[in-house]
Amino acid sequence: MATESAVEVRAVSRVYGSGHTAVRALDGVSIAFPASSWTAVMGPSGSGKSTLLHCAAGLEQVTDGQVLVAGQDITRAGEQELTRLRRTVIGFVFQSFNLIGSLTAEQNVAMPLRLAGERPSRAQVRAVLAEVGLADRVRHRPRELSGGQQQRVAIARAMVTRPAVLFADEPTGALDTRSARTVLGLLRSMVDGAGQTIVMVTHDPATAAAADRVLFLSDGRVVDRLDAPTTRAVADKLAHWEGAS
Ligand SMILES: Nc1ncnc2c1ncn2[C@@H]1O[C@H](COP(=O)(O)OP(=O)(O)OP(=O)(O)O)[C@@H](O)[C@H]1O
Repeated sequence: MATESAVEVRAVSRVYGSGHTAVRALDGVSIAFPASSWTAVMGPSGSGKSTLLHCAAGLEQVTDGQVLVAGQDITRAGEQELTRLRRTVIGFVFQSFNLIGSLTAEQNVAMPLRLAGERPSRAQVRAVLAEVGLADRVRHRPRELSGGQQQRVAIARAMVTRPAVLFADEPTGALDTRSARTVLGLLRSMVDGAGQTIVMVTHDPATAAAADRVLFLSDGRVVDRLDAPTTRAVADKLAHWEGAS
């Protein structure tokens, strides 16, 4: 039986600006992200990684091509439908956390459900914070938490809606090795345990090696891929493509 793709990017191009200052950040990219898989996206600075993530997540419009999320063409979806998808099917974790400073950890985690019009119970929210190892920090505000703890709150916030697809931009970028390992373990359990799909941008070969496969971008195109990656193999490929760019 064919595995259904959680996200499919079809011949997507994204051009910024126009005329002689135009930048083709993505140049006809086609890739499918299978359900229950974890993909790392790598490549030199400016190769289009963030643009790909943003286009696949419906945060940015494509210039050409289609993006299907859970079978639905989001390039044709209206703003209302996109908002609904972002609150239900899609989750985000960014390096800068984007937590609301005046809210406690549990209030931050409850936010996506509240925005979707739900009234989550305290027990429901606390259970997710317990999953990320923060049962004893539910009432803390972001400034009272370490960087790693804040990142785990951000992950709990992304987990609370049980999104089919999680988009993560450098999710471990600001973390020490130990916190990074914890966060990668949480992401792995989302894929293996809950069947979620992760698309993650990273510059770090060890982080990419935690994924099921790695895509390499160069000049807005997918130029290579690595299945069952190891840190060493990722570092070698990266050196090759960074040298080539
Ligand atoms: N809003 C924008 N306006 C104009 N050009 C942009 C814009 N966003 C990105 N670009 C350009 O598009 C190209 C791809 O950018 P993108 O941020 O996707 O690269 P990246 O691979 O994520 O880079 P990095 O590793 O440095 O974060 C770059 O040349 C960048 O300058």
